[in-house]
Amino acid sequence: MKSELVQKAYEIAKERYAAMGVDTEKVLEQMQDFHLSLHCWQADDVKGFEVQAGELTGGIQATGNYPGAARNIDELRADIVKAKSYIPGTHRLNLHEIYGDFKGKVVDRDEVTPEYFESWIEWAKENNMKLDFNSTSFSHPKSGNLSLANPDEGIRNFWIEHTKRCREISEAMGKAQGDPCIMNLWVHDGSKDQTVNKYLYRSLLKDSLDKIFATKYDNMKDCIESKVFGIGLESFTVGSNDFYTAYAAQNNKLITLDTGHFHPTESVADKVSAMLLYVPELMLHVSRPIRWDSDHVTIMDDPTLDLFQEIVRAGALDRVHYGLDYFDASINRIGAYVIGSRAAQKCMLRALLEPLATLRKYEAEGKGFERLALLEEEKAMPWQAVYDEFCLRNNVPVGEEFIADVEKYEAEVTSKRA
Ligand SMILES: C[C@H](O)[C@H](O)[C@@H](O)C(=O)CO
Ligand SMILES: [Mn+2]
Repeated sequence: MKSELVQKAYEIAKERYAAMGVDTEKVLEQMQDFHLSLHCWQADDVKGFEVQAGELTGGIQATGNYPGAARNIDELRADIVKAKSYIPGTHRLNLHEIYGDFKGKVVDRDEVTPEYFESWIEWAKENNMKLDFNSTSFSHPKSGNLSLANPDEGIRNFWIEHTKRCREISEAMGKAQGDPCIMNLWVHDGSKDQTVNKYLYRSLLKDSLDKIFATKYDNMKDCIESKVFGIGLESFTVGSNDFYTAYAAQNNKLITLDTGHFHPTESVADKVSAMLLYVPELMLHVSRPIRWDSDHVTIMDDPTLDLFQEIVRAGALDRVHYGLDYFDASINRIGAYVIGSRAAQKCMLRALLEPLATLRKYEAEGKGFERLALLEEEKAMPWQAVYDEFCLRNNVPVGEEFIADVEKYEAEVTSKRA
């Protein structure tokens, strides 16, 4: 797109927003400081690089068989570099433990050490990315239906050991990058059918978490992620929202809000202002649930916009970490990263462009009509011109230009993968 056209449209948008009391230059600065954590697992349908890798379990599914998934660490790294070249700003990479650089060695989950992530730390530095991390309790012979909440002490201890080691790896990453590594803990533990022993499973999970978190670290932050249900685990989830919210509040841990992990009519956005009064920070897993936790590619939809607006309205921009979490195997995977990341950025941009001072003035004066009218009008304001300018200033394609580029990479690279 012609840069003069983009700039012209931006100048007009800037004036329109200024008339509403919104400074678009300040917003563009804030956008530059808004870092997404790209989830490595979109590139290969959550397979990872374990030599002994099994099939995907744990109640999650990557559906579709679009060709071109990354088959090894080099391909995955190349795909991330490609995807990020279409996303304005600087971003982080969120790794799962199964994506270690195992160099052909069988390394079981209770044997993993920071050594297997050294090349990732180097690579991230070279590519101006910071790393976040996740323990991996699924896709393993000991996963079953219960890991950290398993009544079998041997299995429970295996997963406790794994998760402790993942915290050690996160600490090494955080130290090397001079910025805390955010480590997420999600376990699928649950039951397909009715259980009569919920209290036991939850007390075992609590006890496992206490053991895992006993070591204090300075360069990593722990977050815990709840879920409503998994496939094959429909009746009961040990790590429910109530369980983890209470645990995080009592133990000063971060909560991960995955937008696919709640009842379909439940507002995730509404949780932000409630939780931030009791927990230090939040991690997001921005996703798009269709009927269930289907992990469709994030788009600029109302739930995502509401979520980012609630963060901005709470003045909590720097108390939230912005991870993405979807894995669509039915479309071009690099395209999926770009669509989801740019959609999340557009939601954040629109949230930052809100004429909050005027809206709050109306609210304080009891002017309900005026508040609603302005909320409606802001939807049609020229935020797109501001996003285009953001792309232009960051030297990434403006508008739909990236589609042809992604197609080219597919033709030249990903389509050649068997
Ligand atoms: C692969 C991720 O860790 C996983 O998606 C988890 O975060 C989740 O959301 C499970 O439903
Ligand atoms: Mn998630």
